[in-house]
Amino acid sequence: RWPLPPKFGVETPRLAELSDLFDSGLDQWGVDIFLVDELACHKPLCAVVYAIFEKRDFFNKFHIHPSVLVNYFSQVEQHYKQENPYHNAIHAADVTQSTHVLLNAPSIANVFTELEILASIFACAIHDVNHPGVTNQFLINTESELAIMYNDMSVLENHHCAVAFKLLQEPSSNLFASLDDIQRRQLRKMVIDMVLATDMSKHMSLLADLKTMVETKKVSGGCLLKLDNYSEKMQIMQNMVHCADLSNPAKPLPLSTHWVTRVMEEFFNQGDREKALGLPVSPMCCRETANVEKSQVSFIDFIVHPLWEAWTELVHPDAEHILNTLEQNRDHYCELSAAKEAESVKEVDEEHLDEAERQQSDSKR
Ligand SMILES: CC1(C)CC(=O)N(CC(=O)N2CCC(N3N=C(c4ccc(OC(F)F)c(OC(F)F)c4)[C@H]4CC=CC[C@H]4C3=O)CC2)C(=O)C1
Ligand SMILES: [Mg+2]
Ligand SMILES: [Zn+2]
Repeated sequence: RWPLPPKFGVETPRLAELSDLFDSGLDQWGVDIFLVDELACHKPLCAVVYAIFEKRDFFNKFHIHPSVLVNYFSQVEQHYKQENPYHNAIHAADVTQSTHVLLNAPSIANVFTELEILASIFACAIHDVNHPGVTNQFLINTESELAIMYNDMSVLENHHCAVAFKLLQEPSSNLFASLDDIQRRQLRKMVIDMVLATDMSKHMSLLADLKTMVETKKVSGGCLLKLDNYSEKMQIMQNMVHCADLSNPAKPLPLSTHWVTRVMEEFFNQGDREKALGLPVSPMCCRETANVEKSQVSFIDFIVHPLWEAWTELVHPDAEHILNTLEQNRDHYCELSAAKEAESVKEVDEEHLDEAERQQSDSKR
């Protein structure tokens, strides 16, 4: 009925390079998502989602016309603010592709239904849509319209879901038109459960549940879980998407440092606004005093490593290389932080030396 859209849904003079990059890298942990952004003429989300749907044969499995997918994800991509240094469509493409790789782990093959896989990929693609580039705490502290709308509860994550499902109501974008009512309702619930779980305030409870599950898995003789009930399955899907959302430090170092630069710029912009508003500046948001390397080491030690350690155990041995990369990157930031520390101590010593010499020469006069 509709004409076929351009390949991957993007008009690009570099289609051959993009196609080659997907052939070699779509299933790889650490594909250069910034190169995808370049080759896809800054529509990385459309390109990545199209490529994954094709790879997983979702167009046929769920009777989705490629042009409907392109209509919908072009709208979603436009609703990611490209002025955000971090929470933009490249991050959404990155989290989506990362989850696509995690889903390929042999130890969780046949655990999820096709609908659950579709819901996971979709949830990642829309999980930060229309992000304003500030945290929930900022929206709450400034009594923003969004905080009022969502009563200070997972304000951003509720907004991302609402925007994504509102865009689905556009007739030319109705991605799930061919699903039956039960499937559509199940998918909607799964997507909401996963996106709301990307709120960092849920991190500790999510991780605690994952650790419990890993413990019981160990008891049941190491084979992966029978996972008969919804809540156990959803716990794994929520942790998988959360792992992907926290995967920057576990990617090859050049990608990781690129993400650190971007997230710190976004945090510093927020700190500038908090300062201008006379609000307390949030952790890691003050561009004058923040220690980027130290923050990265703490973020990895307190948050990212414990999560990836639990995930690696759950899907043992499929994620060993990811945990190794995370540990190598952590040591890199630690060395950088120590070198920076030594450098600043040296400067202080030199200042003391200069001061002492000045005083000495003064006393001679
Ligand atoms: C300051 C400490 C000593 C003590 C402490 O409490 N925390 C946690 C903390 O302060 N948090 C928790 C995470 C929040 N957060 N942070 C993100 C993020 C992403 C990429 C990052 O770098 C790189 F990988 F690109 C990164 O680096 C970090 F060092 F800034 C942070 C997002 C994660 C998911 C959703 C939205 C973003 C979100 O909610 C921010 C507040 C510490 O980290 C150490
Ligand atoms: Mg988010
Ligand atoms: Zn995110």
